Amino acid sequence: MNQASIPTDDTPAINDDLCSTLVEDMKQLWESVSGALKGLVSGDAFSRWFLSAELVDMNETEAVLAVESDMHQVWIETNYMPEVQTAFSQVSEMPRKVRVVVADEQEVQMSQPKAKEAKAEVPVVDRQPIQVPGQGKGESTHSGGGQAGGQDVMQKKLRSAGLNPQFSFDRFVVGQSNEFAQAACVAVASAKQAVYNPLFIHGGSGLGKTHLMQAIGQRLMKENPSARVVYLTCEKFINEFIEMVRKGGLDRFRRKYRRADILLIDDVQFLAGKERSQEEFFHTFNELLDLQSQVVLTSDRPASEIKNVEPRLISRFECGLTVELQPPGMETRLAILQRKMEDWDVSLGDDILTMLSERIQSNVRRLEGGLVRVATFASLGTEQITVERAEFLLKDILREEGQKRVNIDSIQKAVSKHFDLRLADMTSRRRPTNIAFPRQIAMYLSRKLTPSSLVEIGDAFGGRDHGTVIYACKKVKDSIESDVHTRDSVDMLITTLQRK
Ligand SMILES: Nc1ncnc2c1ncn2[C@@H]1O[C@H](COP(=O)(O)OP(=O)(O)OP(=O)(O)O)[C@@H](O)[C@H]1O
Repeated sequence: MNQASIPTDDTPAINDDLCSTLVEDMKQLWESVSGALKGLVSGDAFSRWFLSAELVDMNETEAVLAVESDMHQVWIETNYMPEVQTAFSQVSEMPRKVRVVVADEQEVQMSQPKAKEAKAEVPVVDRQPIQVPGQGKGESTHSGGGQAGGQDVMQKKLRSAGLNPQFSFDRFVVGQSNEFAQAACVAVASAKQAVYNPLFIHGGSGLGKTHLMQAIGQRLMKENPSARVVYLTCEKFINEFIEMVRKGGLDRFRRKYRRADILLIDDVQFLAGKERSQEEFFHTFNELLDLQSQVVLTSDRPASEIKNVEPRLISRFECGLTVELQPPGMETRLAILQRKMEDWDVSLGDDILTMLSERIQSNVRRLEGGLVRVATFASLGTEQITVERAEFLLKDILREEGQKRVNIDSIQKAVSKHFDLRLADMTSRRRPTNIAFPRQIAMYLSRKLTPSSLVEIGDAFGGRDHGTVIYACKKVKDSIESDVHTRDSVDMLITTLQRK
């Protein structure tokens, strides 16, 4: 390809034409997608959640939908992604992953190539009462330039660097599952020069990898406004690299990434199988390390388990410090919920918080989604929110979580082991108290920790009717309140089951 003939940022007229064509294409595509979506969701849901949405960015692999508020973003992500995805695939032959972002954040990120002009046009954001952090991951390059004024200005700068202002260290709840990772991130953010290079953060989905990584960038930008902080997802890095190879502009690409003071790259497992991007990444990485610039990487698995990535790159990933994020324990989950309620200015009863943290264990993003859903329902004020109502609202989330972890089988095994009974006693008709009460505890736990219905639980306990299950649950609940031994046993069983 003849690079000299490729339009660059220095050819504004051509770029403007391309831009307006793209905007028009996106408008038309969104109209068609909206039409398809109307057939997939109720009219009420469409006008409440999608009427003001716009398609604001698009490439071969991804379409970006901008919505009016954090609440719209979380609600659509939690409830309507399959329908949105289906609507897109019904009207477009090219399968694209759909990403939902909040309009004001996207406005800034979209304008990256012309960041200076765009920044001037973006209004300072007025936050809504429920401020749920945006979850979009985008690209960013920021060189502070020392103009930080008030908090709004800093927020705007963070957003323009693709950093979510909510992803700060002080909003990150620390517990046993994440204290080492958090301490390493704080150390990297506070160091005068690169330490633990690279810092490699891994862990399952929704456990706070992006949050911690962005917190490093955020602290650095606040403490050193002239630091060049570059945050982006690995997917973006790859897409941009491919585009630059195709269109020309590799020099610009390299200047952008190889001159960073700190390069934060999210989800490096996406490099798997992308040989040319790995090569580029390898050289970017080496140059940054030579210049003693800090590199921070996240991945959903340990470096050694990333398949189809060159061994030399894997060994680079492992040559600094590796930290792991584990799913948070019960106490940390409760603390996270309490923290989020404060941040979003919402309030729910302790019984609901306990239910959420007992039953959503594997993923903090999902825990947040559950909280938002219940809090939104509560804020409508049409009905008193009870634990039963909340469980109903969260049925899909709870089912997924339940399937993942605790099931009736594992409860029966744990209870019989705890009380030194035979597993067969869980389903037998024998009634001595030393057998009947543990069996009732197992039914209570099945109700509490699994999404199974009363009938399903009754069936699993030797074909008992649902009235027997209700009676068992009530009896155990009363006993927990009045008898410390029962309370201890139940607590211990919950902890054991959730640890599995
Ligand atoms: N310890 C924590 N304290 C407060 N919020 C947390 C904590 N851990 C995770 N979160 C929140 O959970 C959500 C998901 O976190 P994040 O996006 O960082 O996850 P992730 O590990 O990068 O997930 P993925 O691999 O799916 O991208 C965010 O809103 C984040 O603020």
